[in-house]
Amino acid sequence: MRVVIALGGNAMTSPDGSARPEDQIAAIHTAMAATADLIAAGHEVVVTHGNGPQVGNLLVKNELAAAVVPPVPLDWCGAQTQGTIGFTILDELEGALAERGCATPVAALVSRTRVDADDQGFTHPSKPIGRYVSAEAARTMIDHGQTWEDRGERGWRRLVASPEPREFLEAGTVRTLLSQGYAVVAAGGGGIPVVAGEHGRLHGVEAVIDKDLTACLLARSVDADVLVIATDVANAAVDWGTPTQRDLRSVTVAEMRAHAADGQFASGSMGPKVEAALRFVEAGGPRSAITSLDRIGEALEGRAGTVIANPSPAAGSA
Ligand SMILES: Nc1ncnc2c1ncn2[C@@H]1O[C@H](COP(=O)(O)OP(=O)(O)O)[C@@H](O)[C@H]1O
Ligand SMILES: NC(=O)OP(=O)(O)O
Repeated sequence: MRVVIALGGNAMTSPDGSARPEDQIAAIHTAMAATADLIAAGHEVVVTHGNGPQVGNLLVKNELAAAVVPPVPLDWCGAQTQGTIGFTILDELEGALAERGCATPVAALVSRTRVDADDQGFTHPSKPIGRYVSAEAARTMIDHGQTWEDRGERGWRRLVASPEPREFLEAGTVRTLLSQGYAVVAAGGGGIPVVAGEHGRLHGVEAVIDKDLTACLLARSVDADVLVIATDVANAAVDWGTPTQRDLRSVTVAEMRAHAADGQFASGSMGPKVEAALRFVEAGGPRSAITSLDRIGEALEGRAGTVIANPSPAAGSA
């Protein structure tokens, strides 16, 4: 099977979201063991990943150092996270494949995603990034013009612009690499956001795209058989966090759309995962799954996770 795996921030760093290098390496080590199992089993794999904690930390470093060295824009910070996370994935995935006696080569692509310049996401920040802080600390930053949101028991988190991904621009390169037998890392952090300017020339814009929504575009553009969204819970659930919580297993598009319309999936966390899983199947993709890292293999076969299957997948294309 051709599989696109989207690794969430939870699979990329420690639960406290602080993104220390040693925590990121340890988390990626675990995620790449699961990924290598799939590749060794003969699946064609494209890995994409989040960057919320990392890009938020880079932004803070830029702001704190602005008086000393020139700050770089948010799209540059996003590009830098693709580099550091991409090289760590290369190291860990190559190592895990070697342990399994698997010679599949791995490539990591700097990747761009086209967005619309007039997307309302630019005027209504919605993407949580970086560390969690107290309400008091958030209030100080709000007074300095930043947007922060109460994210519940973990604290407050900064919000930045997050336009809708329109086109994954490295799709042709990913397809070529897959056809040559590569496992590919692409569209990290949702892709570096770019808009078409004068004469169609592309340039970066300051935003962070939701990686689950871009993962859907990526999966469609490479005709994936399955889009797997890996996070820290085994299933999406209804009545999340209440005594009547119920894990969703095999669900239809209509059922999942109804649950989403009912407000069952929190924005900025489970909401975009469900939206991406739905969009992939609605566009003709055979199957999407939301699950935890340790269940990806079972989820591919529809035996674990929240699985949305297409009763009549489009032949040869998603
Ligand atoms: N309906 C729901 N079912 C399951 N998890 C939910 C639901 N609503 C919100 N969540 C939260 O979504 C989290 C996963 O989203 P997020 O933390 O953004 O993941 P990641 O960083 O892996 O992309 C879960 O840990 C859970 O706390
Ligand atoms: N870009 C993005 O969606 O990152 P996270 O998954 O880490 O929030």
